[in-house]
Amino acid sequence: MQNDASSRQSGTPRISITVDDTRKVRTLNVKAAVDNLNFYYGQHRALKNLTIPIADKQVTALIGPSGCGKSTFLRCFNRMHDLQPDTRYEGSITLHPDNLNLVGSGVDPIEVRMRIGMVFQKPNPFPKSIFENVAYGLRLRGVRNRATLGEEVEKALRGAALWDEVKDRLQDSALALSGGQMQRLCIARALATTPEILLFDEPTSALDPIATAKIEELISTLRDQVTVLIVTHNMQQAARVSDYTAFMYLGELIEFDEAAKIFTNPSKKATEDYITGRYG
Ligand SMILES: Nc1ncnc2c1ncn2[C@@H]1O[C@H](COP(=O)(O)OP(=O)(O)OP(=O)(O)O)[C@@H](O)[C@H]1O
Repeated sequence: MQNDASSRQSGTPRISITVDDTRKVRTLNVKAAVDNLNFYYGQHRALKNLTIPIADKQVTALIGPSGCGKSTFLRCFNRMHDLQPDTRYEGSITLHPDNLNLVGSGVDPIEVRMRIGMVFQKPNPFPKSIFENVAYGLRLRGVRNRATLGEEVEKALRGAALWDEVKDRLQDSALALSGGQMQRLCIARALATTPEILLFDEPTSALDPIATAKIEELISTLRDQVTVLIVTHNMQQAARVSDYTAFMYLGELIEFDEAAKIFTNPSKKATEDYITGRYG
């Protein structure tokens, strides 16, 4: 990969990536530019000089063997690591168009979490009603008007492809939903506050194949409204849902490219070995 000059005409920089000389240069609209990112748990350097453009309103998948740093990388975007003592970021993740360095020392992690949503491996709805789960973030932001809350909750539930299944029981406990429905509720909860980036950390690993297919379909449609970053161990899933894929190994970025290229003709042998199941 080679990052060329970026222009700031529209506020969102465009970066050209060239993978090899035989291929056309493609231009990405960059939502977040990761530049020389290092991350330390105490003395342990878990991420090493990562430089990756995260394309606006596209799905980027992070793949690589266990322990390579995928979750650590994802958690930098919403400053989850700040909850753990003795951790440290170096480098930058610049959020566009307003050039905010998400890992900058002067940046409030709470503000970052307002702008970058996250969906975890295991669905974790609050022990509240379906409605209140989705309304939660809106209330935190000061939305009090009942009609507005109702409209926004419906919009988020529709956006998460859950509305038709729950519209007649919005006051029921979220804990009574199936695992797949709970996960879509968590996606609705994240969408309600219109995040700029939505992070998914192995969102289907606790789900059955039917629920998994629904979430994958949903992630594919989400790119119309939000930039998506997903960690997955499932190569078929990464190939199905992502536009761009980054392969990591031992905290380093080995290869980044369009998903179609990574899964059909990767440039690095290590990538090929991993996606064909030869290790990991
Ligand atoms: N909370 C933590 N404290 C200290 N070290 C950690 C912590 N979380 C992860 N690590 C270490 O950082 C490295 C990267 O771990 P990480 O969980 O990011 O990898 P991963 O690629 O997401 O793995 P997996 O696919 O198994 O979830 C590993 O060496 C791991 O032991």
